Amino acid sequence: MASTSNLQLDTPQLAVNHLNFFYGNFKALKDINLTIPKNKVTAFIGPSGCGKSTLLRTLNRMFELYPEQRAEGEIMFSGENILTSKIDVSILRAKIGMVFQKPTPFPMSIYENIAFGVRLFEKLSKGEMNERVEWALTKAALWTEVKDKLHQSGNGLSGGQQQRLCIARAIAVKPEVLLMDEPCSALDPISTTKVEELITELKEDYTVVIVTHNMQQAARCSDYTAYMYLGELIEFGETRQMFIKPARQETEDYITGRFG
Ligand SMILES: Nc1ncnc2c1ncn2[C@@H]1O[C@H](COP(=O)(O)OP(=O)(O)OP(=O)(O)O)[C@@H](O)[C@H]1O
Repeated sequence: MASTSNLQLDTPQLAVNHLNFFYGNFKALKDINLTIPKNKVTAFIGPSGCGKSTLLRTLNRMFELYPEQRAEGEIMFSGENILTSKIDVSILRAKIGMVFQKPTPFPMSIYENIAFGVRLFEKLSKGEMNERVEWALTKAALWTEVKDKLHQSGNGLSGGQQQRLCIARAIAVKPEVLLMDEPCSALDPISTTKVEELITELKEDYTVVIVTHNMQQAARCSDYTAYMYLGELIEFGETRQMFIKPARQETEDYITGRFG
């Protein structure tokens, strides 16, 4: 395993212990052990089908919508194993928010896209809600572009703006962790740069976990990288270290494009 010296110093946010995941009889994750540090960006990389999205979706029990899918093991968050705790999943998903590959604004106004989720968890006055909407859109680097059209449909925004709206929506409920599944794959290079800059800024307040196919993106945005292959975690460590001198030959082959 690559040097984990800083990892040992960082505060853990999520600790994954002996995690196995099944789609019916198919075992998609095999004994995953990993500690995700707080206020850092952790990237999951690896060839298609290695289990990156499965691992990401397990971190907020997204799989629970599907009866044939199940997880075994432990994911410790705030002192509880979220796989077995009685915590309401909607509360869990407010604490561990998610941004999907394709921008998915709700079919409502820009303002309501943000306010809708906040109302489920908090009772704010009109003034407080206006402040929260502005705060979330500012954090997501979208405020100046939309402040004069808050009551227009979110679907009228460009793809890159829609993705930043989805990020604003996720952070408006003040989560602790933000999970992002290939958040730039549907975006052009300019929007990608904006979202990448945003990811780097967001880690001041949140723990960010990102799935990406783009090696440069993992190198640019993340502090830690997990390399997965066929449902196993092959290597996990500091991104800089992993990209300069990975501990495992398989990681090097993937990063340098000799494989995958
Ligand atoms: N709903 C499902 N039912 C059955 N098998 C699934 C399902 N979703 C994923 N799998 C399988 O689980 C494994 C891991 O898939 P997953 O989507 O997590 O990989 P990934 O690394 O995110 O891939 P990609 O980079 O292509 O998105 C794959 O073998 C995939 O075929």
